Amino acid sequence: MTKISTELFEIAQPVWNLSYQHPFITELAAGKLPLEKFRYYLKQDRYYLEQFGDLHEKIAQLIDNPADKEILLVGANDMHDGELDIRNTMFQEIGITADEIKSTPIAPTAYSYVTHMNYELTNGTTASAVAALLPCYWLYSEIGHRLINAQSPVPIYQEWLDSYASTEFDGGTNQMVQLIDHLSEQADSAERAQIKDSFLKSSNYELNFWQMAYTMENWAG
Ligand SMILES: Cc1ncc(C[n+]2csc(CCO)c2C)c(N)n1
Repeated sequence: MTKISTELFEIAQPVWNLSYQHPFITELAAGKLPLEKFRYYLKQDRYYLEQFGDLHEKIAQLIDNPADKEILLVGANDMHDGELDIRNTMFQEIGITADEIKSTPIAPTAYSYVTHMNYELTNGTTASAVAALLPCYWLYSEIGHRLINAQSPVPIYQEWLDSYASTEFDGGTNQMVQLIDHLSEQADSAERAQIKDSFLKSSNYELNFWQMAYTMENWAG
């Protein structure tokens, strides 16, 4: 049977292409993205990253195989020491304070994306829960590679781009890809469909996340 990661990569291409072309990304690379949209993104992303790290730990508890479990636990750790550390530096650079983070409501799309990941954790299978996490790694890795020579004229935008084009980051993505293949080895066709659905939903939420930041989305009331 075809590896599930091969199928996931294929089915995601149309929606991933929309992310590559999204004005949030193209303007960020060109240095034309208004800083207030980037600030908005960072604040919403902080909430997402915290939840994302916790989800690794919760999914790890469902896994018996020590090597597979370890991938998720290392992922959770790297997130806390890596991604969130970089963010703390960025917050200082552009003056996002702890108070500002605390008083920022979670926007609808960030909320829906995290809700989807939690839904897969409680109602799906271990593999479909991991599939919900995977586009985060894989799409950002693809974006990083596409923009490796971009050299955004805005230093903080370049800093953001650099963090996703590193070989270290590729290692984490590859591990997660291997994990989903391993967890899906015994999956029947119904479970494979569920995994694809979970992965595609997260891929759509990744696209919506750029749009959320670009339009500075808010609740109506
Ligand atoms: C909405 C959203 N999606 C993906 C990432 C990227 N990302 C977040 S955690 C992680 C794993 C390794 O650090 C990666 C790649 C993001 N920042 N925000």
